[in-house]
Amino acid sequence: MKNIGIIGAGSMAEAMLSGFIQGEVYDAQHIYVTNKSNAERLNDLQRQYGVNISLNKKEILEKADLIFLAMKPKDVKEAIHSIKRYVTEKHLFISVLAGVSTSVIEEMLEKKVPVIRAMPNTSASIRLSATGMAKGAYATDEQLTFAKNLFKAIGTVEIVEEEQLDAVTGLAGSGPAYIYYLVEAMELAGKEVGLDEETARSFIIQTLYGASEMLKQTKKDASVLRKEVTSPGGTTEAGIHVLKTNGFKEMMIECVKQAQARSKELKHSFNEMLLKERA
Ligand SMILES: NC(=O)C1=CN([C@@H]2O[C@H](COP(=O)(O)OP(=O)(O)OC[C@H]3O[C@@H](n4cnc5c(N)ncnc54)[C@H](OP(=O)(O)O)[C@@H]3O)[C@@H](O)[C@H]2O)C=CC1
Ligand SMILES: O=C(O)[C@@H]1CCC=N1
Repeated sequence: MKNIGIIGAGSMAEAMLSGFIQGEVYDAQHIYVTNKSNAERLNDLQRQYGVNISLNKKEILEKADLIFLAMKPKDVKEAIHSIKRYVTEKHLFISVLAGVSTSVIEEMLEKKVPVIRAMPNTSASIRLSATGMAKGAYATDEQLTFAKNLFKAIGTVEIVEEEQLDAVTGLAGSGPAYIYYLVEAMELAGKEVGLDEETARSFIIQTLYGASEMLKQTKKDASVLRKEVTSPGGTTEAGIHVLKTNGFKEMMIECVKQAQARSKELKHSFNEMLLKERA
């Protein structure tokens, strides 16, 4: 694929284009970005990354053969309506939209277009995304392999059944935000136990990084690694007791389940919308 067209220029679009450029997967000159109407945002992206920008959807579809859909689910219908007349057999679509099925995108495009769904996260911007991926009815295995290799340049990729993408969204697509929320709490805790903000932040980041690498490098279960920290009757036991007696695990499980449920809700709302339109 010679040129990428990214439709939607928000947080996820920027994370991906940043990772593609950093990973030397695509030069900025081969990336074309558009959005709905925010010319200032496009100018900022061009200034920062050197990508091509345009509010002319026809131009984007003419220049690019690989098209990323990166708008919010609520805007997908209008976005696809604005491009479908320019879609040809040269185009491969990769959608990062939560909850919008490949079949919905194919129906909105009114063509048997190859569509692949990817569920990355914003760690793509430093090439550390965890991406789930599934192909639509008209995408080939070769196109899926191409898309997988593309996202492997900005992190890890797991090919899943499309039905599993709601779970992937709940766990990993939204996952960074759960960690950032934990860090917000630990930063407040650091302050309450008498550390200045910068010192607390430094300790928290290194502790998170170290724990992440311990999980990755030792391949030990989290429960085993936790027990290795927890001296009987010691400080860790005292802290973990608070988490256990206040339902921390149950809260995290419910957090992921609710995010998955919202993804399913989005999916069903689009399916119902299309059913009504067909009627
Ligand atoms: N943020 C994340 O961590 C992740 C997000 N995603 C998915 O990525 C998608 C984008 O999310 P995010 O980047 O956070 O959202 P943002 O709100 O940051 O960006 C949305 C972008 O879509 C553009 N847009 C809206 N309508 C249209 C249209 N009709 N034509 C072209 N562009 C349009 C907006 O343009 P304008 O500013 O002009 O309105 C804006 O640039 C969502 O579907 C989300 O589910 C997936 C994984 C992770
Ligand atoms: O919050 C959202 O809907 C998007 C999808 C996954 C992460 N952000």
